[in-house]
Amino acid sequence: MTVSVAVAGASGYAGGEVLRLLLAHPEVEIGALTAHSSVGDLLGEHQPHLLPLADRVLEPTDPARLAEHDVVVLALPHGASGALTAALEAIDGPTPLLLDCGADHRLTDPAAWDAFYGGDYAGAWAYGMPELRHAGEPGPARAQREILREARTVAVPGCNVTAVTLALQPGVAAGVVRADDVVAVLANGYSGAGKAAKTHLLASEGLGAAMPYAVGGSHRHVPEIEQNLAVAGATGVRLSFTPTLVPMSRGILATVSAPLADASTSAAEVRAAWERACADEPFVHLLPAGQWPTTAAAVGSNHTVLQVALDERAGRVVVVAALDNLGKGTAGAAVQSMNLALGLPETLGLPTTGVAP
Ligand SMILES: NC(=O)C1=CN([C@@H]2O[C@H](COP(=O)(O)OP(=O)(O)OC[C@H]3O[C@@H](n4cnc5c(N)ncnc54)[C@H](OP(=O)(O)O)[C@@H]3O)[C@@H](O)[C@H]2O)C=CC1
Ligand SMILES: CC(=O)N[C@@H](CCC(=O)OP(=O)(O)O)C(=O)O
Repeated sequence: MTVSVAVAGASGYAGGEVLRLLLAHPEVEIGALTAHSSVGDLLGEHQPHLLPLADRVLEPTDPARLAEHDVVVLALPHGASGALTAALEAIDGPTPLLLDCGADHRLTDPAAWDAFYGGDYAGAWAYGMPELRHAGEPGPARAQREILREARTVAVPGCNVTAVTLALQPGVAAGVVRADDVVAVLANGYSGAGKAAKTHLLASEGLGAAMPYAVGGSHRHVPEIEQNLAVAGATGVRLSFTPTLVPMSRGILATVSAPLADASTSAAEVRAAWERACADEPFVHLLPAGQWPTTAAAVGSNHTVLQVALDERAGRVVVVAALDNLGKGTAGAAVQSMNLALGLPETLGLPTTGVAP
């Protein structure tokens, strides 16, 4: 099987990483590469690391052109994909498999969209986190990967959301932690903010400094994390979420804590819950006891690397998660979801090793 894949937003960071992964994917032929302000430029001017595609010309983001493909990956700013995908779906003929790396189709609650994004609500698509488990439904817990196998439209999760959800889900699903007092503090690389120039992201200000942002519960990923934890079986979710920019280009290190549901739970029982949840996951890796995740261990790979500990004095479980915001945090999740929706092996073409030092 060879599938043709178009990438919209090919000049951006997320689009560039999608292309890097697709170049190594054995079943993919890369089709149209589209952009916005850089239409007409060569891809090599914007993505110098993607040498095999350096001579490709960036095309306008035209729904009819995108519709010529088997798969379309959208890596556009928030709010840009809703109208575009509506136009794409209205075109006669089979609609391509659509994967949206932006936020437009992630939230199932229109009120949450209004509160944190605003503008037209585009509806919710199949959520592109194969590891998410639906605990709240009758019958055995269903993994999101089963839903993705049937999906034709996929909303790729936010990168911070992936780190916090994969960190805490094992404890929520096992009933080991309560989710009514979750605290997440993250160190974030600059590429998470995208390529568009932002004054607070000047190298002269960011190099050598750590800078918190979206403090006080205003970050757009709060409702998405709450949504995921509720799917995993949590009730009454309350989350304090604080990201911090640190001088690295890629990577997220999330430190997430939550109170023990039962104060008598031992450290061994806590660890056992995470071991069970991670055992069969190809891209969620629990380190041996005593080792701690670093962003360097995850950058370049599709892994989320975890460690869990019990803080007995505080009565809280502490989980540290590291991932590559552009890898498992975006492009890797898009390709993993694409594989499932196309009936391919879930792990096909996805890197399992990082880049170090
Ligand atoms: N960076 C990250 O770590 C993550 C990003 N995402 C999401 O992925 C999406 C892309 O992010 P990122 O790559 O970082 O952003 P960038 O700013 O790096 O890239 C944005 C891309 O979208 C194109 N574009 C801008 N406006 C329009 C428009 N109106 N119509 C069509 N194309 C447009 C740009 O083209 P041009 O350059 O020609 O103007 C560029 O190719 C966002 O929704 C982001 O939230 C999700 C998870 C993590
Ligand atoms: C450093 C930085 O600014 N990171 C971004 C990550 C964006 C992301 O994950 O994607 P979506 O915007 O598609 O949700 C942030 O925290 O908002």
